[in-house]
Amino acid sequence: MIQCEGLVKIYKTDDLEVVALQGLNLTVNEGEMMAIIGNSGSGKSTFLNILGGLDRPSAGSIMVDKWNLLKITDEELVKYKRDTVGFIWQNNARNLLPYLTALENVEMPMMLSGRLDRPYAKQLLTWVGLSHRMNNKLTELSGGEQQRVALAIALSNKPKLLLADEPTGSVDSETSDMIMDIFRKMNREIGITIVIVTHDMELAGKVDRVVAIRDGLTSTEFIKRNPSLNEEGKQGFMNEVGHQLHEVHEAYVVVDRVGRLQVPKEFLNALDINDKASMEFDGDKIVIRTPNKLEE
Ligand SMILES: Nc1ncnc2c1ncn2[C@@H]1O[C@H](COP(=O)(O)OP(=O)(O)OP(=O)(O)O)[C@@H](O)[C@H]1O
Repeated sequence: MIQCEGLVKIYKTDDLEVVALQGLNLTVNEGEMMAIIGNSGSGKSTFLNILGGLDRPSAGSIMVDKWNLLKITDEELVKYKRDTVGFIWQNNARNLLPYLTALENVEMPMMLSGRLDRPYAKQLLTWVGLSHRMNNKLTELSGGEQQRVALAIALSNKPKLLLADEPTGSVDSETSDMIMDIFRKMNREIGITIVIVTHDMELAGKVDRVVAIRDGLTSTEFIKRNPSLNEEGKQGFMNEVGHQLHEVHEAYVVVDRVGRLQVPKEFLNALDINDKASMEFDGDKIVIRTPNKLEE
């Protein structure tokens, strides 16, 4: 569903350039549900905005479904956003119209794209557990209920790819669990591919694959050892971004096609490695150490 290679995004302001993505590689298969984690400023939202067609990449290659997002025209981008992706943000207020009912809110984007389907709008609200609140105005719904309306809206155009930026950031843990359950159900039942960006390690621990972005590059992947063992794993080791991830995940360092990988800064600092290191292959492992002193 997503093939991204060497993706670069540079933001240019008057006299400053910020390289938000510096050659990011990532493949997401159709029907996968995965999470992206990373420190603030690592490039997560930039990547999600590019995937959602809200921002354009600067270089590299990125295919989503049949679309090449580097070469896509403005007209095609409108079609891509309407047909292929659904988006859900932490702050859903900008998606919702407060004086319309939940049902009217879900029907609005359907009407705007000329494809009103009331039975489907009702089905979506039922899926997100709001069948009894369909005819309530948004102002009468709780924050968590509004977030579930936002989720129904994100699914209203039957997207192949659902993008979620901190979807549980402003809701309580019960609603957060409910949203994750809905994601999983949608993923299983309609096969929708889901990419979640989050700071929440507990939430990240509930998906089969977690990819960590560091300084605009994918650095580490966490793969659930036994995918049939869904969540409820015990809290475990500290991962390299300094948070807890469930111990049911195995951590792998990402190696790109030409053999590059990121060594965590703490490791480099501990060995006082700056711009060079010595590397040896001893038959079954690769050892990286402080540079050997050159003979005088
Ligand atoms: N519109 C913009 N103009 C200039 N720089 C930007 C812009 N948007 C993001 N950046 C910069 O790009 C880098 C990556 O930002 P991004 O928002 O993608 O990070 P993030 O991982 O999503 O962070 P957070 O978790 O805090 O949301 C940061 O250095 C940020 O300051």
